[in-house]
Amino acid sequence: MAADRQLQIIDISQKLRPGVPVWPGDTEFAQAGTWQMGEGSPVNVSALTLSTHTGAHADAPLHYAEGAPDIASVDLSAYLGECLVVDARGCGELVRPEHLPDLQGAARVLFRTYDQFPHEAWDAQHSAIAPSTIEALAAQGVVLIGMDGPSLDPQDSKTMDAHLAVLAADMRVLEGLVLDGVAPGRYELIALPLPIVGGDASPVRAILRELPDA
Ligand SMILES: Nc1ccccc1C(=O)C[C@H](N)C(=O)O
Ligand SMILES: [Zn+2]
Ligand SMILES: [Zn+2]
Repeated sequence: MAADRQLQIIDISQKLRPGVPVWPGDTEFAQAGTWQMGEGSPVNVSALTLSTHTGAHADAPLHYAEGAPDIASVDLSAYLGECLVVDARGCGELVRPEHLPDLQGAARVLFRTYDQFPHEAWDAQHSAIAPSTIEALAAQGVVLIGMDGPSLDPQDSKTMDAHLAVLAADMRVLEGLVLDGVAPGRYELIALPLPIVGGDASPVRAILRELPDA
């Protein structure tokens, strides 16, 4: 019986720290001490201020549809399981259906659009996903779409067509992933949102784990 070798874990999350790039005008990340050890307290405790869309995060349907489920209500199964990482670098402004490879039946698809993730600066020109691509994914049974960009839609979108295509297909969304150096292929995705009641999104600790040898 071969020893169970440790399956490689790839952390695809942004570090949450002051200055982490956020959507223009959105809440900046901040962390403040509430109690400090040595000042009459036996422990250190701090408080966080951050946008629900900070770093690697999961949008709730509530983000793009009034009255739709919040992030505490979504079923967790979409955020846990086999996924396909697709190299979508060089696709231009929109990842289109013609850019899709054979999905090999994957239920979760993550798009890499950056050569190098912009950890220190907001990228207003980030790639987005064409609504027709989302419709093509849904037609193939995809339940979750993820990407390294900060939004499925272009920054200047006022109609949020990609998010509305996700709503129509009831797909789940991950944005702000860090896919630098992740080879295209199949992995196990683990990226569970926090149960924030009323939340329009939640930061996630997103990881990929190599699949055991078939
Ligand atoms: N923080 C925001 C505030 C307003 C509008 C968009 C954002 C975004 O961060 C984009 C978002 N992640 C999205 O799901 O499109
Ligand atoms: Zn978002
Ligand atoms: Zn979004």
